[in-house]
Amino acid sequence: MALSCALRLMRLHTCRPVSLTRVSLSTGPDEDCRQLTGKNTAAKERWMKEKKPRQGYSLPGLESNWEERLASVTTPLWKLPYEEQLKVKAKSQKKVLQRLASHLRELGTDKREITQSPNECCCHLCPIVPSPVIDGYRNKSTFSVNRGPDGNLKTVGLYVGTGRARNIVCVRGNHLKNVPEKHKQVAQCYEEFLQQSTLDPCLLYRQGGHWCKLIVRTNSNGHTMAIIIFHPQDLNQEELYTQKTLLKEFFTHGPGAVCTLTSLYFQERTRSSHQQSPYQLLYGEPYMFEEVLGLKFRISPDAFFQINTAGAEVLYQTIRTLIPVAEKTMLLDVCCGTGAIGLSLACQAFRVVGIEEVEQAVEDARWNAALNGISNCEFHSGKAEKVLPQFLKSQKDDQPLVAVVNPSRSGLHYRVVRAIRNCKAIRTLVYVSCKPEGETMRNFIEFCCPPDSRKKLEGEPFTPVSAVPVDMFPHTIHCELVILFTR
Ligand SMILES: C[S@@+](CC[C@H](N)C(=O)[O-])C[C@H]1O[C@@H](n2cnc3c(N)ncnc32)[C@H](O)[C@@H]1O
Repeated sequence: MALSCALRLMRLHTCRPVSLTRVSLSTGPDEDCRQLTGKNTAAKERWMKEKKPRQGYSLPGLESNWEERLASVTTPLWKLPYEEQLKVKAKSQKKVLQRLASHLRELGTDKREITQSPNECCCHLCPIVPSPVIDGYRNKSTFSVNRGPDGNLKTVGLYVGTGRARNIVCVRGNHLKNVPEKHKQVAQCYEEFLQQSTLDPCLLYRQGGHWCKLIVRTNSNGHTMAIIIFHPQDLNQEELYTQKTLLKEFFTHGPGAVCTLTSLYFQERTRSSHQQSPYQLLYGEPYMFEEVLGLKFRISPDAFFQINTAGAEVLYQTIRTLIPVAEKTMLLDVCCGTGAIGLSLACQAFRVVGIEEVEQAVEDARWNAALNGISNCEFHSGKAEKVLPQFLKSQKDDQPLVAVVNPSRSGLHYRVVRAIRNCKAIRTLVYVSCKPEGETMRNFIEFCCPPDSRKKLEGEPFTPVSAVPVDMFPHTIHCELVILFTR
């Protein structure tokens, strides 16, 4: 049915021009949207089976509709002028602070008159700080390989739909405003490589196939690192070697050479973490280098770095302005990545202690301290929930401490919250979050609630003092929120 429909449309298209609107009304990109965004999973699956176009047939208007859908999933604000985007984000950050105020009122910890009204925020909300770069700001993009809108199983792009609903379509990201041209070029070349490859893509690990994700990282000098994630399945070492050689050949002397990659990595992903599946350098420089606030940073392929480099400068400056300067202050940088926050604040602290679970990132952080001639920073590797309580136990109570925490979206482990809360020397806490809901909101509440011996939250509660939203992700709904708490 889908095929005959496609052929009918193709015939129409070749006889006389067909407007995209007409096509979308008759075959249904709009209808597709309605069906796929509905709650009926069975209907969605049926739709996927019936309407999935066969490989080689491309419906006029279909591609652009999928692109539109991808843009609305990944960059839902892309049609708004940037000023309007900022208003949307400022409003949503205000809601976060209103919600926190409401929780604090319920807990009876907020005694100030100002937060007695339901629309008041828990603290002063500063104007949102815009990103210095609005388009193509990402320094890292992750592309998947899966069935495209035209049925091509080796499409390199981003997902529309979900694995759970089994309605994934992989759409090329060439139109996405936040992705730089270089990343798009590498994705396009990788797709060309896959078309030539005799091996299948890996759509689901258990179903076999090999070619999986592509990660592209770039720096401000235009250096480009590509990381190919590959499932070996049951290939032997010789066969693996052949694939790595083909890949290297393609990107050094073949059509992929146009990407002028600075480095090419390959990961045989049998398990999820880097420790178990190391990144293998196929050629080029092992690290990326970046400069932020006049400091140089070495970045390993699997180390975190803020995805908007110019935005990171603004973020770190914001944190710097919130932190009281005192010569004797020791600064804790919890979830420090390559050490960027701690190193950028080292000049205003007596000592900086960073904690990070990714070993390579910790090595980078140590290296970065030396690279920048900074000698008052130390970095500890391990999970913060394990390392921080032990470290704080070893400290004297009269040493003033400032903690900056910048965890992943899932927030801080409760042991980290408890350790900070129960350490009397920590009077200032800066929480940096790109997802200040869910677990992060729970963290805020646990920092500010009255002492609770049942939860072992015994120290004096913190109070939010001021908050600054920093837009690091134009066109998306996300935003970093920096909150200063004191007690
Ligand atoms: C949002 S990034 C922030 C990195 C750094 N502050 C920066 O600005 O570049 C979060 C970091 O927390 C690390 N992380 C996640 N869970 C952790 C844990 N339980 N213990 C220590 N580090 C963790 C991640 O590896 C990542 O480097």
